[in-house]
Amino acid sequence: LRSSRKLLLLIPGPKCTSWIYGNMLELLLSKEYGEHEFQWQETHGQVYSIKGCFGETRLMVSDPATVKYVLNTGFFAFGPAHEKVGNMLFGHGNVFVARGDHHRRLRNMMNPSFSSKNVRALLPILREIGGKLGDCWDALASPGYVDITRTLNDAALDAMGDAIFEHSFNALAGKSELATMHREMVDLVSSPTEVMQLVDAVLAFIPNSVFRLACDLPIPGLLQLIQKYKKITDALSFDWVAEKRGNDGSGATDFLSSLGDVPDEELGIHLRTILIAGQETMGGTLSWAFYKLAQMQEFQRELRQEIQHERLKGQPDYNNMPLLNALINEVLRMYCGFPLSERVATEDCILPLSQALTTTTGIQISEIPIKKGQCLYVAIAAYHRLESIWGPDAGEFKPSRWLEKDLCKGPALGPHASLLTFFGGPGVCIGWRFAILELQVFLVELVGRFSLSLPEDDSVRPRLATTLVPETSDGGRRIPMRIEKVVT
Ligand code: HEM
Repeated sequence: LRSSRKLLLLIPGPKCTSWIYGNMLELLLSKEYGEHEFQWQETHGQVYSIKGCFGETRLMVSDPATVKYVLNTGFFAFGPAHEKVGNMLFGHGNVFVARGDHHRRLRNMMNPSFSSKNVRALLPILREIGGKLGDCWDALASPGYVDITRTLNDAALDAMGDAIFEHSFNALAGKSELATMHREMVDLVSSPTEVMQLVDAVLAFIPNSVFRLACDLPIPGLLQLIQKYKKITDALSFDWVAEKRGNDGSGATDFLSSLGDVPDEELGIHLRTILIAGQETMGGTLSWAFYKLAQMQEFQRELRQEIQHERLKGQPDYNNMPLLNALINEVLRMYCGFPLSERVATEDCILPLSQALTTTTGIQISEIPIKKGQCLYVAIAAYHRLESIWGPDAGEFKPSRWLEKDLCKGPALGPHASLLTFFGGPGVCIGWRFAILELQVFLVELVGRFSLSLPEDDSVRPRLATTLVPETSDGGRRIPMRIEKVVT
């Protein structure tokens, strides 16, 4: 067991049926996210091995001690393929891909804009967007079934525009070229296919210089769309700077002034990173919250009563609404925007385990030495289904668990409710407070105004397309729902 590579081969895991794809198709392309993965975790435990493309051994990790180590030691980063795609999409120097001192410097600049005080100050803006979203639903409300996901993605974009960039995208009003491009681009980048898995595996071996040159070629399709998107967002960031310089924009919540040291030509990179990181995850999480409410009619009625009761007192005090927050926490637990996160070791290290693991040769080990370059997945969604942490009903969607006095939950790995949804450590989601406030505001606004129900033949399932997206049985990215105005 002296060689860590040999030891990895002895760590139990699911059977591999294809040398080319390893277990990647079952992990990433299953019709319903987790179909295989959650079963693997039940069979093999909190740390097990799977095969990547071309026979590579990877680790799946949901052991809290191991996860904590991966999040906090600084020995892990995105792998070369993710790094290339991140740089292609956002631009070089983005906070997602940055590491070490560069990452720390960027976060130190950006974090204050997302502090609890500054996010609270954005409440009136979020309420206004929530109101506009409600007006859109007014127009959609009908006895038939309509897709709600598009309006929620647009509202997420408008919320970020108005609150963070002080710029109206007007996506809800259907007037945003950016929203349309965003949709096209995200659809293209995140359409999961077998070929994409191979491209991902091969990408790691393409030198950065060659990849950079290729990205500038006028290749129709995705590359051209990304180039156009970059042009639009760069132009937007220049307008933004010019506008701010005209008024002395130095307010504490002003995201631009927090980037004071960043050269103007790099601002587009941060604008794109925040927009892309914040919109898809947010639109998806909102969609799942409304979907689950439409499924749980009784809970929906109770939540509406809580909202009406709170409104009698004036503006709702969102943190004092147990059903609202129980729903949000349960959605964040069961439908986390990024259900797994890939990391690669940047140096040789030893992974701690909270529970000893038995190798295929019957030897007990309490830690796993790994080599620089070893790939692993932080299995976020699977962690949220561990019975040892969340109790015997861990696999059930059950908001009421958050109302129990003795709620089962594990160590505080992430920033909110012991969940890993927003990741943790130095790379923790920058927008987590903003995300929770937006969920609270939009849910209160819309559940107060509309009742929601699903068709009898509802076939929506969670599917991985970079983020967790809803998909119907015909492959459509939508949630058909009946929206009816509530008579008060
Ligand atoms: C419910 C909604 C959201 C979820 C589930 C979510 C989840 C996450 C996760 C899991 C990560 C870490 C990804 C990784 O390193 O593998 C992350 C990072 C990030 N998120 Fe979020 N996010 C949400 C909303 C937002 C919003 C609203 C914003 C911006 C306003 C945002 C901005 C970012 C940024 C900039 C990072 C990169 C942080 C870094 O690497 O230092 N997110 N998010």
